[in-house]
Amino acid sequence: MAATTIIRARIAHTPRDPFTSDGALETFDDGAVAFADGTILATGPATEVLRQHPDADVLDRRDCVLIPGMVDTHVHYPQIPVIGAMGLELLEWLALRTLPEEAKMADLGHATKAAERFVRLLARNGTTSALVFGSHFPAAQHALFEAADAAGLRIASGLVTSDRNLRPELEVSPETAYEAGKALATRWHGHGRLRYAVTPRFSVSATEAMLGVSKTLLDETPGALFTSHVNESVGEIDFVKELFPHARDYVATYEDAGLLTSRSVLAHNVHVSDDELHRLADAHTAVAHCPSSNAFLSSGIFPMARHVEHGVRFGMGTDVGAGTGLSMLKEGLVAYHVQMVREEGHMLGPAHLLYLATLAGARAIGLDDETGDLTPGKAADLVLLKPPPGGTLEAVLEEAPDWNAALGAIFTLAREECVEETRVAGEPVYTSTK
Ligand SMILES: O=c1[nH]c(=O)c2nc[nH]c2[nH]1
Ligand SMILES: [Zn+2]
Repeated sequence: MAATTIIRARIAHTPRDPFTSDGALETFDDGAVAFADGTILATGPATEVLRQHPDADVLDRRDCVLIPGMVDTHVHYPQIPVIGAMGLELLEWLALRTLPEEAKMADLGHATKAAERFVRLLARNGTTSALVFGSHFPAAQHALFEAADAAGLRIASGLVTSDRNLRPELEVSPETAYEAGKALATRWHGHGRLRYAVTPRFSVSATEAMLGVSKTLLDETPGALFTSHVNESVGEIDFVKELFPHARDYVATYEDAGLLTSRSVLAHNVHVSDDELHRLADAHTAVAHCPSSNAFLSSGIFPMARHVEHGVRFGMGTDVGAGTGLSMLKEGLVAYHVQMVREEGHMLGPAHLLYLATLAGARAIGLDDETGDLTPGKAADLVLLKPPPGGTLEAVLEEAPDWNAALGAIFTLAREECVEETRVAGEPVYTSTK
């Protein structure tokens, strides 16, 4: 029998949805998670878990807060170098800063380094699962899958495809996109913890023919995801109207191609009509809410309450490089900020932020049977958070009267330097050397 490991720590997770149920947050001041063969056997008060598993190896991490591995539902692998490119709105930001950077991925040496760095940084930020917007270049996309496979993270990703309105070196014909995507999906979909995500960049850069081959590849790849962007900025939406004069709205450009499915994840959805929300809910399509990106590019404020009212599923995405970093903790804080300043914003608390950073994301990308909370039977995907000694977070946590205060402080102050260890299926994928 496989050896059982117990990690003893302060534990918080959200096995239920705080948007729809009370008591979603479950916490243990002196808690423990027991796991073997990568699967959680028990989560609860330390005394109980220790009694149930007397022969386990015990790691005493009572100096840490343990939460589930975090889930980033929208992040661009080639865009780490453009984080912080200020003063631009979406279409100019793409043209002036981001697409030239993405063109560099034609160089396989550059791409391999970027891929390795990207997955290392995800783990260092406590992200164990992600839906990753890939590269336009097949070899660079292959490099990402190789790096993710070696790192052990749960990654869904795919070749980004476009056949108009970008730059010539990032455009291919629908036939070429299909062939290259098919080869990558055949090689990587279902390999280890990897899945394929069919990824036309957005309707601005995809003809109906490109969306058509995307649908073919999605149908031919059972369990694959579909991802793209939607309703992000006013300028982008106007452009889509010109490009698809017969479409009812932006959502319809994907809908008409058969791409609104329960395996579809559309990023942003800031400027969305009620009619579009109804159709997204009916199709069980998920949205990746990317608050720091929406603020950074002046795109607008996500209508969270309307998504909740319409029953549209959403998780959070850092959307690096328009987003301001890979920390899902920081993304949670920005989600909170923007809802606070929106007139009809959704009031959020620490339980909502923890849910959005973990189980909501797992649900959005179809991984909630495996990860997102610490229920026995799920994988032991865990993050240990420890405030740097002598810092502000340590001071606040020392005085925190309850879990709401502690978690609120963690989302407000904790960043990658607080991640002590990240584990996927019980195995460390990042350990701090501090
Ligand atoms: O935030 C965004 N980042 C991108 O890279 C992108 N491409 C299309 N639309 C986009 N939006
Ligand atoms: Zn994006």
